[in-house]
Amino acid sequence: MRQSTYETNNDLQDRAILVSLITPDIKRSTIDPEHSLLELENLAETAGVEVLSTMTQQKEARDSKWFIGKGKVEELRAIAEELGATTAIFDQELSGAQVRNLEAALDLKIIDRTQLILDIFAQRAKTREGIIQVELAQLSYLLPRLSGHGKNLSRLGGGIGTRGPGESKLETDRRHIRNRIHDLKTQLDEVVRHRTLHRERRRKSGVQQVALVGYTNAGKSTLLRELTNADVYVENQLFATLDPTSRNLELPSGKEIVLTDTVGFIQNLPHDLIAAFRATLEEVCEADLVLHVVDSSSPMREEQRAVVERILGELGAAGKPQILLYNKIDLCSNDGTELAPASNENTLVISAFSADDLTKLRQMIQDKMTGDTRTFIFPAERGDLIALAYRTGEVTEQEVDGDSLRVTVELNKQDYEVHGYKLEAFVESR
Ligand SMILES: Nc1nc2c(ncn2[C@@H]2O[C@H](COP(=O)(O)OP(=O)(O)OP(=O)(O)O)[C@@H](O)[C@H]2O)c(=O)[nH]1
Ligand SMILES: [Mg+2]
Repeated sequence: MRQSTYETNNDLQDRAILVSLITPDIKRSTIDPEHSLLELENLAETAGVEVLSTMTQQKEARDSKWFIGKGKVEELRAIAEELGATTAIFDQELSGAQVRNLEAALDLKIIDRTQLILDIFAQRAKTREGIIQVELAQLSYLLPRLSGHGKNLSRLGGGIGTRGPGESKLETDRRHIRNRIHDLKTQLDEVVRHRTLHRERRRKSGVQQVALVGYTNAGKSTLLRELTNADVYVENQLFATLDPTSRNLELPSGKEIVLTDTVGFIQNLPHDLIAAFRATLEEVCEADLVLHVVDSSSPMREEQRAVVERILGELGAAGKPQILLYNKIDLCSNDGTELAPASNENTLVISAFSADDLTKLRQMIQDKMTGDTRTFIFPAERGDLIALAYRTGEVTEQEVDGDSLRVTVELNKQDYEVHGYKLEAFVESR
């Protein structure tokens, strides 16, 4: 109910100043702090916040009490008063004590990047699974920050940071929250069990799985829609998709595979969120092939690619066969500076809106999924080699041809390397 009030009543819209602290260790992390702040602005707007101004401070280290320097707190207060801000949003994660100190000193609502992302997820979650996962992440974030937390939690009104677990729930003690977390985990286990069963059934049916992954807003859902005519939500905003959506995709050979769209990644994705969304993200680990979608037109393109690679690694999906898709190439200028690397055997430069590019993509998926095939012709007496041929991959055809036997195998590359040389003489010449 609050959500709709929030959307229609301007009084409740957060008017925010964005704050970023740049310390040497923050500078060394994957994403350039300036890009990160632009992204924070984008996140804030996605959450429905009006951004009034941004502010950065270069400093040797974080201040344990205020996060930013005391002088900067004063400056922030003056700007907030002048502009009529209601909220300050920090690009880095704050401790519970820092939030309380800043709130008391500034009389502003204090939100950090993690809370903002959690809030967007809470706005987006629609399915039971999504809702459970988001609440779990929010409570896990909250629990260690709870002691003495007064104002922030009991605050009436709407806007970011107040959505999700209702206030009555938040005002109860830690034990209550721990019980709730336990409850949610049990519910989630049930969802995970269903999902696993469903996936096993799909796998038993022999249908191969392909997963679309990538930074948020890279164009994953657009590709799912364009490739399969799926009716999915596509929006020029961050985290448009939360729940995995799967559709059948027909390859040029006529073979059908299942293509799955997944939640987008972002730098500093809150740890609690990754933990909570593990069930959803496991779709990626189960896939036979991963399509990593990159927004070629983003100034953060390579940083975003690195963030996604790292998260894939954390999920245990780094070694999967992968196609790197430099999408939105139509938005890149031709002066060369913005151009993505050229296509090669694992990389395709595309626009999701180009029919030709989609044809190339379907072909590349097919090539990656099927691998090479070989047809062997064995004389009847070479039963030993026929058995060996069966060990080089999956036999797709077998027929008797006079005195000989023709065997067609979809090769498993490693196995072929082991046995291939003995069989080479029997490969059908074309
Ligand atoms: N010009 C252009 N725009 C694109 C292309 N692909 C996607 N877009 C646009 O990019 C925006 C984001 O697309 P989505 O498909 O929602 O992106 P996503 O990766 O699913 O994003 P999340 O679900 O938020 O993680 C939309 O406005 C799309 O229309 C492309 O090849 N060219
Ligand atoms: Mg999407």
